[in-house]
Amino acid sequence: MNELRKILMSDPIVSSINVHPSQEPFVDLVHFDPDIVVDQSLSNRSRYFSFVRFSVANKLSLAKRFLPKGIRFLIKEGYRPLHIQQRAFERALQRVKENSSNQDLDYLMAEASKYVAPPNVAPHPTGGAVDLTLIDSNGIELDLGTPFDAIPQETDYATFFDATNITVQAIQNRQILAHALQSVGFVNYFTEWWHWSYGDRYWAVMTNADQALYNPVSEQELFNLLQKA
Ligand SMILES: C[C@@H](N)C(=O)N[C@H](C)C(=O)O
Ligand SMILES: [Zn+2]
Repeated sequence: MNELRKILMSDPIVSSINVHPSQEPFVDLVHFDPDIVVDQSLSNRSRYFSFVRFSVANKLSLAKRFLPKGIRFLIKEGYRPLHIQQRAFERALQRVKENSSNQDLDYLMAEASKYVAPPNVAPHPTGGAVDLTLIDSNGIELDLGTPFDAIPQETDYATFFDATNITVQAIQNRQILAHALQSVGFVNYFTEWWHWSYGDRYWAVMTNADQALYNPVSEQELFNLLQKA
């Protein structure tokens, strides 16, 4: 893993990034590359949950070449509609509010954004983000230190990419994941080992890009982009 810059999604530097919106099409990871496996467990969130921008899918295909033999990516979620992001963020905010003596709104927003991105900067609704883990040749998930989508505050922050309160094997597996994905230009959100993105505002901050490439799109807009492709 490259040196970690620890910037939260709620940091004003993320919302200050301009987007030069691309009309890049979306593709379905279910059909993109036979070596990339999609877990259907979050398919109830959107009929497009396994869709991402074309460049994201292409980068995943390139990244698989950096994995050890027999190890594959298991995709958990790509596109997420804005209304689901909104609801998830409200719940996360409510949870930290109930569990904190500090009721300052900036503090609560920062704590909530360790688990869910504020909707105005959220990567998943842009099609630039992907949540994923690793599986072996039998399709069994590798030990990455915590279950996928565990809440940081409920795991003693073991979800943080550079956590040390996990096994040596899990640390090594995180390095395998990071090596493959960073080699093709993805950036990680440091609070969640499974969250990687390209082209969104967070990616622009972390790579010092002048601007982000992808705006959030509604399911209808995503559908329209599929018709044009
Ligand atoms: C909720 C979690 N799976 C997630 O996706 N978090 C990131 C930060 C997000 O909301 O984009
Ligand atoms: Zn994510």
